[in-house]
Amino acid sequence: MLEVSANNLHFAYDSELVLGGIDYQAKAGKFVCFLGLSGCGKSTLLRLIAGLEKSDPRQLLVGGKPVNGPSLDRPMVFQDYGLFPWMTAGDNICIALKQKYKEWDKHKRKEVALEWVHNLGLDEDLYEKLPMNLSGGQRQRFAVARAFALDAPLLLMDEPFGSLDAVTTALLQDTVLDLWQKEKENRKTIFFVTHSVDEALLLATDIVVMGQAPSKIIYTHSFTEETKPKRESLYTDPTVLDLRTLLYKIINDEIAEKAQRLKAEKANALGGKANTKKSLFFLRRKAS
Ligand SMILES: Nc1ncnc2c1ncn2[C@@H]1O[C@H](COP(=O)(O)OP(=O)(O)OP(=O)(O)O)[C@@H](O)[C@H]1O
Repeated sequence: MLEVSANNLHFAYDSELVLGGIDYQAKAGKFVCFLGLSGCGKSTLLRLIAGLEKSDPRQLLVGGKPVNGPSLDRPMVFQDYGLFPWMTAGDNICIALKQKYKEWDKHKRKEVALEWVHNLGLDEDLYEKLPMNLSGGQRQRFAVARAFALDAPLLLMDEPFGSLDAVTTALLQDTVLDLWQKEKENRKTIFFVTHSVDEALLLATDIVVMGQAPSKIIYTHSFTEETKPKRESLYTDPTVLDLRTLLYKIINDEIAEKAQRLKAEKANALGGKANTKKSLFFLRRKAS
C-alpha cells in the first residue's frame, strides 16, 4: 500500500525525451491501469518507479520518498516472465523470499512459496520444473506468485498477460483481481501497463491514458467500489460501453495524430533532400 506521486516528471534516454511532464498522484491501494500508444513511455514510467532508471528525486515519490534504485517493496512482473531459466520454478520464488526475509530458513521459504503456488492455481508438481518445461501461462503464474509472495505494498506489472492466449489471460486477470481485492484493509497499490482497453476496464480502479512521447497524461478516469465494472457486465452496462467508446476515441485520435505527424516528417525529410539536390545543381552550374 504505497502512494505514488509524479510531479512534472521528465525523463530522457540520452537526447530522446520520453516523458514530458507526467503529473499523477495515485492513492495507496489503487489498481491503476496505463494505456497509450506504443512508444509513449508506459514501460519507462514503470521502470522509473521500479528504480531501474534514474529520475529526478523531486519529480517522483513513492510512499513520500524519492526512488533510489530497485527495492523488493516494488517488484515488477514483465511480459516475458522474467524467471531465472537455470532454477526450478519454485526456487525462483524461494530466492526472492530469501532476499526479503533473511531470517527465514529454507523450510519456511518453501512453505510460503508453495502457498503461493496454490494461490495461483498451479499444480504442486510444477514447483520442481525448470521454466523451459512449463507453458507460457504457467511461467507467468509463477512470476505473479513470486511478486505476490514478497507481500510488497506496490506491484508493477508491465503487460504481464500480453503474450498469453485469451482464456489464460482471463483466468489470470481474475486471479490477480481476486488476490488484490481479498485484502480489504491493506490493499496493494498496483500499476499495470496494458494495450487492452477491456483489460483496463476490468481491472482498474483508475485508468490513465498517456499521450505520445514526450508524453503527458491526457485522460484519467476513476471508479468507486460501486461503479467498478465486473466481467459479467463489461459488455452490457451502458456506462461501461460509453467509457469504452470514449477510450477508443481518445486512442484513435492519438493514432490519427501520430500518422499525420509521421507523414509531415516524411514530407519534410523528402523536401529537404529535394532542396539539397536543387542547391547542388545550381552550385555546379555556377561553377561551370
Ligand atoms: N533503454 C532504452 N534506451 C533508449 N531508448 C529507450 C530505452 N527503452 C525505451 N526506449 C525508447 O523510449 C520510448 C518509450 O519506450 P517505452 O518502452 O517506455 O514505451 P511503451 O509505451 O512502453 O511502448 P510499448 O507499448 O510498445 O511497450 C521509445 O521510443 C523507446 O524506443
